Amino acid sequence: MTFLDQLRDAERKNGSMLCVGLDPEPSRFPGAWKNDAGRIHDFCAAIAEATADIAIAFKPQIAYFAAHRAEDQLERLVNTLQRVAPGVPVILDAKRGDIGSTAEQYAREAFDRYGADAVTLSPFMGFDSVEPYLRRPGKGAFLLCRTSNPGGDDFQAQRLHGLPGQPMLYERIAELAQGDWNRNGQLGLVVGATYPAEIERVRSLAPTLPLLIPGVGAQGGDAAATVRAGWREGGQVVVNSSRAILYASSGADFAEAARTAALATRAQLQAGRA
Ligand SMILES: O=C(O)c1cc(=O)[nH]c(=O)n1[C@@H]1O[C@H](COP(=O)(O)O)[C@@H](O)[C@H]1O
Repeated sequence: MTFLDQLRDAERKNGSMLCVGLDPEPSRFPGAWKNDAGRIHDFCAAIAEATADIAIAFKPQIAYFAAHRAEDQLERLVNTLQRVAPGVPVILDAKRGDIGSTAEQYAREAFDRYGADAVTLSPFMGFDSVEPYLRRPGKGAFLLCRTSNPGGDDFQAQRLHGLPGQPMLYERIAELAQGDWNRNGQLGLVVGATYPAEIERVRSLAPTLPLLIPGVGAQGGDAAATVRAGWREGGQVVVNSSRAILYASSGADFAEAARTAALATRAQLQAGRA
């Protein structure tokens, strides 16, 4: 089963476009787990158990593990996710991008070591830096396109004067990902929920690609507006929220509170389809 099949099935089964972002920060853990980096796996596992039937995907952010020398916990976590949420794909947020030979190693890391179903990539270094990931049948790769941060303007909103129509950089990335670069139908795009007009533009240039959309919750993006801008029949959206779900409560009820927050976000997202 390919990553895209998994996404479609998870959307149908869980009635959801919500991706639960796993950005574990020990200083925000509840009770006796606070500041205990040895509990990163357990914290994320509790969140996953509480949201397994509400999520279209889980997105662990690798820096939150590597910063605490907790890569072994990330390996265990992906196994746990597969057990507690079978069929819900795992997107490893690694934002990799390097020359082909190094990209092969990053692909091994994401898909063989961690067992992820998809990965986030920076397309800055061009097609040969993306291609090694596409040699993995069925795996997905989301290219950064129009990111959620204000500094995204610095490059992504600049016009490419040498190309017909002088597209902005993010428009060109969307065109390539929908077209020439998408050799085996494995690509998707990352677009920030903080820029609904750009989501709409990306959707018009890339009508069938899955869009990974972070920026609802802690970054203030509007969930329903995001879905209205990006979701189409045959064009999925995977809307990520991390901190607003993970840290909905800092008490013993953190998993329950995460579930409540995830349910509310899922409902707001579904409202955008009405
Ligand atoms: O690729 C990403 O996931 C990503 C792209 C982007 O443009 N903006 C963005 O916030 N992200 C990630 O999405 C998550 C957002 O977290 P919250 O703001 O807590 O919901 C973080 O893990 C970010 O690294």
